[in-house]
Amino acid sequence: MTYEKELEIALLAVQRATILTKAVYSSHAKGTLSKSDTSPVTIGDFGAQALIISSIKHAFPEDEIVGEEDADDLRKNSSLRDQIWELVQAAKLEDAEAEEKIGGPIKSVDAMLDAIDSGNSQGGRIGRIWALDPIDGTKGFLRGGQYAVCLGLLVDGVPTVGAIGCPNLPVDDNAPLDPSIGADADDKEGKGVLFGAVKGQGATSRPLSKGALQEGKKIYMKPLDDTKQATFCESVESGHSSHGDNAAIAAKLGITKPSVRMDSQAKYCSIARGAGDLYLRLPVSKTYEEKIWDHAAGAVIVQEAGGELADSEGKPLDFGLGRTLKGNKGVIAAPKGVFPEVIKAVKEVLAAKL
Ligand SMILES: Nc1ncnc2c1ncn2[C@@H]1O[C@H](COP(=O)(O)O)[C@@H](OP(=O)(O)O)[C@H]1O
Ligand SMILES: [Mg+2]
Ligand SMILES: [Mg+2]
Ligand SMILES: [Mg+2]
Repeated sequence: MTYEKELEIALLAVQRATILTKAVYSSHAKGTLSKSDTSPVTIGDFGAQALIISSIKHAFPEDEIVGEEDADDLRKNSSLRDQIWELVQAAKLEDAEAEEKIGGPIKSVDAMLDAIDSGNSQGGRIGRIWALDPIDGTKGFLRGGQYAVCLGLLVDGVPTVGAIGCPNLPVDDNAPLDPSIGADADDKEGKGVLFGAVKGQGATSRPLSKGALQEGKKIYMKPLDDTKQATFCESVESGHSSHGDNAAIAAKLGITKPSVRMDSQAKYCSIARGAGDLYLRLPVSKTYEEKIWDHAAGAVIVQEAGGELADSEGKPLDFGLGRTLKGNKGVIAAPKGVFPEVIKAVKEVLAAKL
């Protein structure tokens, strides 16, 4: 099958990175820095980016990578760098063959910094470009909520392969999506899911393990003929997605259930396996450009599970314009059957604000 190796490497790379993020999650010292846009980044984000880029570079040395983080701060801060180096060395897959497929351990501190900085592609319309979010939902990660390790492959600007690790989601695809899920810090037994998809080949989930990949199970969005019954997912952070606009859209669709707020692309994964139905991300700011790494992997997984995505004007998402979705505003995702109705409600709510 096409992209079989890409999917396997992406899943293994994400799986190894979650060994590191889980170690950081359960420790008290998360080594948080504030970036130039005042958003947080932790030793978990840097370490996961190093491990995943080193995996991609081993298997596909010619490919470009758009990664969220860079190593500038670490080149200046040796204590943070040493902490990350220790974590990176400790994060190994328990299955030797699997670990070998993603290149084994990173060789040196310099190689680690170089790997982090290799996520500097400017993106674009042509060729193979990976979009990497080493920890999506960093604020959730720090708060003890949901977070996700996300890796997508764009081929000529089209999301084609997606892998997402969600250490704090329940393994059971049928577990009910109650509102408390966004605040559940317990990443113990029964938690941890690895989602994967290849364009045209469907989407799967499997338990996140520390060794060889477990067998994947096909996942599907819930067939929804009546939007009144829908559960919708939105960001915890009201600065990332307008809770007011999302609520107005839900009301227009006749939805009475409260929204499920959770951080990260765990929202995409949850609707893709039918635990929730709709994803609403109405823009808060007129100038913010959504980042491709926040959506690329989730987009393939949702599409392959039977969903459709667009922005708040109903335009398809364009991943070929660089590091951001600069041609789009906000993101909406829903099962194909109700998608036109959802987009109509979104447009009506936005038009009423003008
Ligand atoms: N003003 C804004 N509007 C929309 N998204 C924003 C934003 N500011 C930051 N973000 C993005 O929102 C992501 C988290 O999404 P969510 O709210 O769905 O959990 C962040 O990813 P990181 O946590 O990887 O930095 C960040 O890239
Ligand atoms: Mg993100
Ligand atoms: Mg991130
Ligand atoms: Mg970030």
